[in-house]
Parts: sequence; structure tokens; C-alpha cells
Amino acid sequence: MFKWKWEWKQSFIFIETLKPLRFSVLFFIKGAEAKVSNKYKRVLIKLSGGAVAGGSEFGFDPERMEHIANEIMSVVEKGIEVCLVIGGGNIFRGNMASAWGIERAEADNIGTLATVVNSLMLRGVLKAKGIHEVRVMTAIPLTSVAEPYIRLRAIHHLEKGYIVIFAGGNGQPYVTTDYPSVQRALEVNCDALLVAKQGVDGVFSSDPKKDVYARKFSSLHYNDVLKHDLRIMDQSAFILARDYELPVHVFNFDEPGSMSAICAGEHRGTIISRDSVFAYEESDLEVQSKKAPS
Ligand SMILES: Nc1ncnc2c1ncn2[C@@H]1O[C@H](COP(=O)(O)OP(=O)(O)O)[C@@H](O)[C@H]1O
Ligand SMILES: O=c1ccn([C@@H]2O[C@H](COP(=O)(O)OP(=O)(O)O)[C@@H](O)[C@H]2O)c(=O)[nH]1
Repeated sequence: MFKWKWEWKQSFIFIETLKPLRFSVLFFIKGAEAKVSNKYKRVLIKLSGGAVAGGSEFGFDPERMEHIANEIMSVVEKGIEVCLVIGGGNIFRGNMASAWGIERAEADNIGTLATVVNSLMLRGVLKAKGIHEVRVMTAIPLTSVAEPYIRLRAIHHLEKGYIVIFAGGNGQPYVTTDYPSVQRALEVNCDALLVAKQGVDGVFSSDPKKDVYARKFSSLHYNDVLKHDLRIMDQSAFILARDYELPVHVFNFDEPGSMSAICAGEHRGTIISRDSVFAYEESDLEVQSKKAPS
């Protein structure tokens, strides 16, 4: 009589057959976990080019790259779907046009390419961190180095648990990466936009680097940001976020764990949303009263 015997060879074939499914299984489990324990299921993280530069403001700093990768992975490992936009300010910004005596649209093209360089760098560092697939999608054709941006494809990547980096802004001059961050977040149905800032804890009543009496807001409505001209992001980006009710969190990226705390529903930095009201951070009031001259 035939007696089926499990052999090493069969075990090997069985494991090999399951391999293509490993991402799906992992992300199905992570996805279920995310729904239970997190406030957000899919987020877009907006980083400035300065985030990769460290103290020097230009170029790349390995320690900063390590910090960024760790912070992003801490969100991904919670089962949250993550897409990213990184600026290009550590290489070039369009507003440097006049200093270089070049046309604005030309300078913006250079800035746009700078965002692609940063995105590729970020992909490299994130890939080195783990098993997750990381895809760069560009708004301008650069098919030898990255995928073209196709909305439904981006959503499909995210559903499979891939990290997606949107590079090249929206492919148009006269904007920074702020507006395309909101645009992409809306296009791929993100639950929130996380705006990572360096050395600033959130949105303040005035620039905290110039005004020691600047007070931090714990929450704001979009219209408050516009009305008080709080320059934490381009106004056009806030108008788009307001019109389509995308929650925006502005927080200090230097503080480890901020992003995963926000995704878990904890308060960090400043929240700007449809339901939030004009409110100062309470702990900040004490600090300010100590600073104020008696
Ligand atoms: N109302 C405000 N609240 C917080 N930061 C502000 C405000 N107005 C201006 N800033 C400045 O914006 C900067 C944060 O943006 P940053 O990430 O440096 O800029 P960018 O995105 O242009 O690279 C802070 O360094 C801060 O000095
Ligand atoms: O859709 C876009 C996105 C970016 N840029 C250019 O790319 C530069 C770099 O982006 P950003 O200023 O947002 O970088 P960050 O300040 O966030 O580092 C911008 O200044 C613009 O010149 C552009 O022209 N169109």
C-alpha cells in the first residue's frame, strides 16, 4: 500500500511555494493589528530636505539617515501603510533662483530633481533596514531609476504593505513639496498628513527661532493657520487640506517615537483639522509665563 512520507525535499518545496505569499500574510496580520490599535491606517509623511542634512543644512548626514529610517520603520512595523514625500532643500530650492541668476521655472526643475535624489537615497536606506519593499514613484519621467507615478498602482503598492516614496513633487514649477504632499495624500486616500519638522515642536504663534515669546498651539483649524499667516507650510497646501478635510499633524521629528505615537492617537505637536479649535498648549503657557518679564 502507498504510504505518504514527508521528506526534506517536500518540506523545501512547500516552503518555496509559500515564499511569494510571505508579504501578503505578514501585511494581512499587520493590517488587522493596525485597525485594532491605531488611529490611522494609512499616512503620508512629509520630510524636509533638511531632515537628511544634519547640522550643515546641505548634503547628507549618515546619523540623520539612520534616525529617519528608524522612525519610519517604527510606523511601518505597527502595520500602518506609509507613503513619503521628501523635499530637496538640502540640495537646491527654487527660491535660490535669483541668487544664481537663473529663471524661476528652471530653478524649480533643479529643485524637483533634488527631491528625486533624496527619494532614491531614502529608498536605499530604508531597503537596507528590512524586508519591506520600497518604491519610488516620480511625477516626471525618469523610468531608468524609478517608477512613474500612477495613482492606482501607488494604492496597490500601499495595500500590499510597500513603502511608497513620491518624488518630483507634482512635476510642476512654482510650488514646493508642501502642496504635492497634500495632493498625493488625498489622491491615495491617506487618513492624515504627518509634517515632520526639525527643532520645532509644532505650530507657534510666530517663528519660535526668532521670537522667544512665541506660543505653541496644541490644535488649530485650517482657517486659523491661514488667518494668522502661520508660516509652517505653504498656504496653498493648507487650503487644499482644508477643502478636502485632511488632518495635518505638525511635530518635532527630532523626538524619537513622535510619529508612531501620533498614529496611535496620542497628542504630539500641533493638530490642524476640521474639528480642531484654536488652542494653545497648556504646558507651554507655564513656560511662557516664566519667560515673560515681571
Ligand atoms: N508659526 C510658526 N510655527 C513654527 N515654526 C515656524 C513658524 N513660522 C516660521 N517657522 C519656522 O519654520 C521652520 C520649520 O520649517 P522647516 O522644516 O525648517 O522648513 P522647510 O519645510 O521650509 O524646510 C522652523 O524652523 C521655524 O523657524
Ligand atoms: O512639485 C514640485 C516640488 C518641488 N519643486 C521644487 O523643488 C524644490 C525643493 O522642494 P522643497 O522646497 O519643498 O524642499 P524642502 O524645503 O522641503 O527641503 C522646491 O523649492 C521647488 O523649487 C517644484 O518645482 N515642484
